[in-house]
Amino acid sequence: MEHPTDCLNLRELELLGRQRLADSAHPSVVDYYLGGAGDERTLRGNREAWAEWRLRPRMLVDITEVDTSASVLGLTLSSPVGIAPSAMHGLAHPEGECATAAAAAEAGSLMTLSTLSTRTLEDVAAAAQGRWWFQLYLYRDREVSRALVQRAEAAGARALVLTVDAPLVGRREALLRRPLQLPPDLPLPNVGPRTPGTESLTHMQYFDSLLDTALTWRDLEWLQGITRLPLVLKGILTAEDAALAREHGAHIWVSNHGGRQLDGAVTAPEVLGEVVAAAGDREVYVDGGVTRGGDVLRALALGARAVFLGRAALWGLAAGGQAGVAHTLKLLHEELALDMALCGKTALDQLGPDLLHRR
Ligand SMILES: Cc1cc2nc3c(=O)[nH]c(=O)nc-3n(C[C@H](O)[C@H](O)[C@H](O)COP(=O)(O)O)c2cc1C
Ligand SMILES: CCCCC(=O)C(=O)O
Repeated sequence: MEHPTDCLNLRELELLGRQRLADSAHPSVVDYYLGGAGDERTLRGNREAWAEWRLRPRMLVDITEVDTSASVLGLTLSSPVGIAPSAMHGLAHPEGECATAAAAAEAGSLMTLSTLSTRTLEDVAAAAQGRWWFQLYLYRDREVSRALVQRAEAAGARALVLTVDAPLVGRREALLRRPLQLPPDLPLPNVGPRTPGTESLTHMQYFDSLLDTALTWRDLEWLQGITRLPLVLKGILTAEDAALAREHGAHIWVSNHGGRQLDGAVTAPEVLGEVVAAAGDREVYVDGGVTRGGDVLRALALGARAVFLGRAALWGLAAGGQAGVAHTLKLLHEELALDMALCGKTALDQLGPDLLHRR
């Protein structure tokens, strides 16, 4: 395979992306993208968990017109699939986050821009044409975070996604053995230059040192006080925390961070039901291990409003820049529409627990 559009599925795009990355980047970059924490039990669990649910298709339904369109915080998406925040897209492709955002915009999707971006948020905003959210890692230095949030709002972000599962970076053993090497000229405009005394830290240790380990529910008020953007909490895995998110007026993103944080954490399909039940009128999104349209179908049947792609988008980006990400989104869209039709479903509001059989 030479070109991303030759790939028939996301697995083939991953192989092409990995090959391109192995040719162009330091081997630690592939480790960084692929890896999980500890024994990688949760990482493996994410890949297997969706398949635990089998589908109960209904027959003799007119499926001539299948509508996959979804709405998240009032924005219409062509498919209920967005792009999860991931750090440093410039490692995968020279255009970095701008290529990802342009693909999302063109597909009628949605890009979540990581704090650890390699392009400025104004550049990404221009490429995203309004189809973007900003992911925040809250820094110890609140004034730096305040400035980022206010710039994101001014540049047209539609929501603020606060990542709550990474007060410390998980134990990613591949990177302990072979630390992540970044090209010396890789821009990290939201990180700024290294502060004196941190020269001996690896990049991951340095990012870790910037994050606020004292972040609690009480700080949400501060955040809500500096922006009018809706708040989404990314990394919720229990009904208890979903109820707290709801009390604090936040929306809920179910995630175990792609198995990169707490090894042994539950997987999203295992907990979506309890989270959705506790979420009330709050929107619920999900990520982790989504590689097929059927996974999207299952997530929506379990009550999520949309799914987000972490590594899958990165592999698409590495495989072919904007065209690679576009192909990733197109494949999932086509698979979802076909699976819906074969299940006798013509719109997303018809997807519910009656579609699922637990193995
Ligand atoms: C290389 C990489 C970098 C990531 N960087 C971030 C980040 O900067 N902020 C964040 O909230 N999540 C980050 N994540 C987690 C993703 O947003 C997402 O939760 C996870 O990748 C979903 O699992 P999946 O890769 O199986 O789709 C990162 C994930 C990967 C693989
Ligand atoms: C400080 C965390 C680094 C970015 C990240 O979220 C990841 O690599 O998963």
